[in-house]
Amino acid sequence: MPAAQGTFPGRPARPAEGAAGRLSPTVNFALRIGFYCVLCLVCSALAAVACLLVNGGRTVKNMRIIRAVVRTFKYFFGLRFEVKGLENFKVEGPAIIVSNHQSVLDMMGLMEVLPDNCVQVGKKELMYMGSVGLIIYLGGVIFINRKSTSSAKMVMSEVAKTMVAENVKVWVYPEGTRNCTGDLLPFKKGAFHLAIQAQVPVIPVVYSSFTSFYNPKTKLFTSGKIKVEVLPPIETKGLTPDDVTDLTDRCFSTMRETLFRLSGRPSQAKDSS
Ligand SMILES: CCCCCC/C=C\CCCCCCCCCC(=O)SCCNC(=O)CCNC(=O)[C@H](O)C(C)(C)COP(=O)(O)OP(=O)(O)OC[C@H]1O[C@@H](n2cnc3c(N)ncnc32)[C@H](O)[C@@H]1OP(=O)(O)O
Ligand SMILES: CCCCCCCC/C=C\CCCCCCCC(=O)OC[C@@H](O)COP(=O)(O)O
Repeated sequence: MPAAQGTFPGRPARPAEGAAGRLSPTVNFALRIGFYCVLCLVCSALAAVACLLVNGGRTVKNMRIIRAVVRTFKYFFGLRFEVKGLENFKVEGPAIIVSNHQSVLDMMGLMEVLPDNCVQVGKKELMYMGSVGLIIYLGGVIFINRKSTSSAKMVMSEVAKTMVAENVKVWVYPEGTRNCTGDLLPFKKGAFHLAIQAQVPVIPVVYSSFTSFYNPKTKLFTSGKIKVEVLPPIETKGLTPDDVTDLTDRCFSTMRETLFRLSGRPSQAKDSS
């Protein structure tokens, strides 16, 4: 059952609550994020055992188990997803999926739509998050060192070869970091180099802004609805490295327009605010 707005599920009143029995926003935020972390750590440990028993080691097949577990998380936080365009994932063979990245909560949105045979690109620091690192490793996530452009590029070039050979889709957050401002950061070009090197389509996925229900700066975290749209694939057959910038810009403006539309913000695609 979804958590009531502004309260923590099933917890008795404590002194930090005001006369009205409501938690202060800071305490409420900390409890809900803390609960999310504990949920992730505990479920990762259990799912890791299941992954090892069922699939025996690091493989993209484990993503099915991870997806099934993470899809239950939304009920604890009163989050609802409204998904459109899932048919756009049904392309023959591999593809690069690019999406906006707002928060650690994105993992719920990711798993809500994740197609089969799809791994994500993540920063290598994620490996050190205890059982969460282990489950991410077992799921086949590709780790890059963001402090070293040359090694990140080398890993991505390797991925361009293996994703075609193994028929795997790759999910990249082209902003390269979390950004919860309701807008997009400029895109890094790795995902688009990868798509052109492998000659596979780019499928943009856009999540509406979380700012109405989640804002770490103002300690806001209530229940809410997230609109998700999978956009039509953008073909890259015949494109060369010279086309990377154009492809990046095209994806960026399509996704920014979609983000504003889904978030009910007046279209200001040319405005950088
Ligand atoms: C069961 C319960 C479990 C519960 C918990 C778990 C829940 C779910 C588990 C599974 C989910 C796991 C998901 C993990 C998600 C993780 C999210 C992240 O970590 S996001 C952060 C990491 N990702 C990225 O950074 C990706 C985007 N970044 C890029 O693509 C970058 O371009 C780069 C990393 C490849 C390089 O970045 P940087 O060093 O900053 O350099 P740039 O300025 O971007 O590029 C420099 C020039 O190089 C050119 N370039 C880039 N890539 C290539 C390439 N492959 N080939 C050739 N050239 C390349 C680029 O164009 C630049 O040149 P310029 O002349 O300026 O154009
Ligand atoms: C023994 C060590 C224990 C460590 C405990 C850590 C507890 C964390 C537990 C659960 C958190 C769940 C997170 C799920 C995966 C989150 C992926 C994510 O969103 O990473 C952020 C990354 O994309 C961008 O990083 P930055 O915005 O650049 O930073």
